[in-house]
Amino acid sequence: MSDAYVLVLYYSRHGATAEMARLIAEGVESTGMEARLRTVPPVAPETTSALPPVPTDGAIYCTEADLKHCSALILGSPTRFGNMAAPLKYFIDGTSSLWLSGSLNGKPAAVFTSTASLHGGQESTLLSMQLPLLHHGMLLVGLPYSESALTETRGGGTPYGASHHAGAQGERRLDEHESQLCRVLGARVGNLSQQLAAGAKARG
Ligand SMILES: Cc1cc2nc3c(=O)[nH]c(=O)nc-3n(C[C@H](O)[C@H](O)[C@H](O)COP(=O)(O)O)c2cc1C
Repeated sequence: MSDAYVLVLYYSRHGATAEMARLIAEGVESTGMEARLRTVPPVAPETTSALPPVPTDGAIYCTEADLKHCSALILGSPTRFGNMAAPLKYFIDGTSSLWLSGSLNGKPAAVFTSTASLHGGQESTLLSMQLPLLHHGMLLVGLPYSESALTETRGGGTPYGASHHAGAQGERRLDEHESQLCRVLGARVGNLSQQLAAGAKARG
């Protein structure tokens, strides 16, 4: 039995990005890989009270070990002013030791986001999340136009990663195309992770 897993790491305030993470995890697991869902705590300008070490619901907080030992990483954030949310950036800014050790170098990675407005910065947020992953030496995985959902979508979905148009009040649920592209992204990362592992094993 393999202990290999794909880490699906996200921040979500109102649940849309969390829902994408669950669909992406389904896609990963459709390939036979384990998907581990993890989140990061919010950040505050001033700490007034300690957070519980485990969130009251949803995914548990990501540890450095979760990140260090993953076979691949899929990173998700709501769009905040066309960029990733501060809690995720704060977590990533704490990964210098993994950068120094090269722990993520050569591992597949992909990104996803949710926005309130249709043209409110999905692509820029996805690209902003890819930058630190490239610094870590990760191998970026996107979505190909052979997926018909990419051209048929009336909501989210980009070649840079999965995305969702949630609406001004978060009223818009993930539609069929957006959901399909989440699952495909997870499956592409799951398959590539296994192919890389098989290649490494064959080379001894
Ligand atoms: C501070 C802040 C900035 C935001 N900036 C944008 C933005 O630039 N473009 C956009 O479309 N939505 C923006 N939003 C809306 C969120 O991206 C959107 O509601 C998202 O679906 C929330 O995801 P969640 O349900 O996972 O928290 C912003 C929200 C907040 C709180």
